[in-house]
Amino acid sequence: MKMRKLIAGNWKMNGLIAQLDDVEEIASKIAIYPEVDTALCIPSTLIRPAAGRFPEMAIGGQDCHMASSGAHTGCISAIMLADAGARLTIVGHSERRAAQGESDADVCAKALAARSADLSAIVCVGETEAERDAGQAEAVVLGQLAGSLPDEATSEWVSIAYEPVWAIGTGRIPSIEDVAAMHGAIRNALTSRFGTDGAAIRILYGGSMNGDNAKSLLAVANVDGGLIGGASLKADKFLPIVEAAASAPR
Ligand SMILES: O=C(CO)COP(=O)(O)O
Repeated sequence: MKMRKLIAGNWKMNGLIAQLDDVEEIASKIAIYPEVDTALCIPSTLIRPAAGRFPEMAIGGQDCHMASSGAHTGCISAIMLADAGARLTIVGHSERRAAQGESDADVCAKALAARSADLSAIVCVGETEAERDAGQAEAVVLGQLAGSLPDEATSEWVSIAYEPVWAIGTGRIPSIEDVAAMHGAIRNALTSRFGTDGAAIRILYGGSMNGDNAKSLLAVANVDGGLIGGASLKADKFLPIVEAAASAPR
C-alpha cells in the first residue's frame, strides 16, 4: 500500500531552550518536502515553547503516564502533553522498557491514554542482541506488538517503530534483508489483527538511521518512515533523512 513516510525525531534527554534554533531551521525547510510527514519528540520542558514558536511542526512527547492525573510524582500525562501543544507521543521505547521496567500492558495503556488526549502514538518494539543471536527476534517483536497495541489501534493515530535495541546509538544497523523480513512480519501481524486498516498502519525503522543509510532503509518494503535519535538533534543531520524520505518509493 502506498503511504506517506513519517520521519520522527526522538531527542531523548537532550536539548535546552537554545536548541530550538535547530527546530527553527528544520521547521523552515520542511515545506520543501510536502510529501513527507515530520515530527520531533522533544523533552517535555521544550514542548510549549516549540509548539508556540513553530506551529507548522508536529511536536511530540517521548512518553506519557497511563492515567490522566493523580499522585504520580515526576510523571506527565498525555493530556498535559496535549495541553502544552504536543500532537503525538512515543510510547514503549526500549530505553523505558529497560530502565523503567515498562511491560507490554503498560505500553498498551499508555497508547490508549495518548488516544484519549487526541495524541497520535508511536509504539516501539525491538529485540535485544541476545534475543536476535538466539533466533528469537521475530517472536520477541511480534509478542511485544501483540501486547503493546490496543484493540482500538487504527492507522489514524498509531504508528509502529521497529527499533532493534542493539542498533540504537551504536552505528550498527541490521542487513536490508533482516529489515525487510521483520517489517514484513510486523505487517502480516497488523493485517491479520486489524484487517485492511492494518495495511495502512505505518511501520517506522529506528536505530542508527542517518543521512547515509536512510535512502536504502527507506526503500525497503513496509518501511514507512524512521524514528531518529542522534541524527535528529541537528538540522543538518535530520534534514538529509527527510530528503531521502521524499525521494524514496512509496
Ligand atoms: O532510539 C532511537 C530513536 O528512538 C534511535 O536512536 P539512534 O538514531 O541514536 O540510534
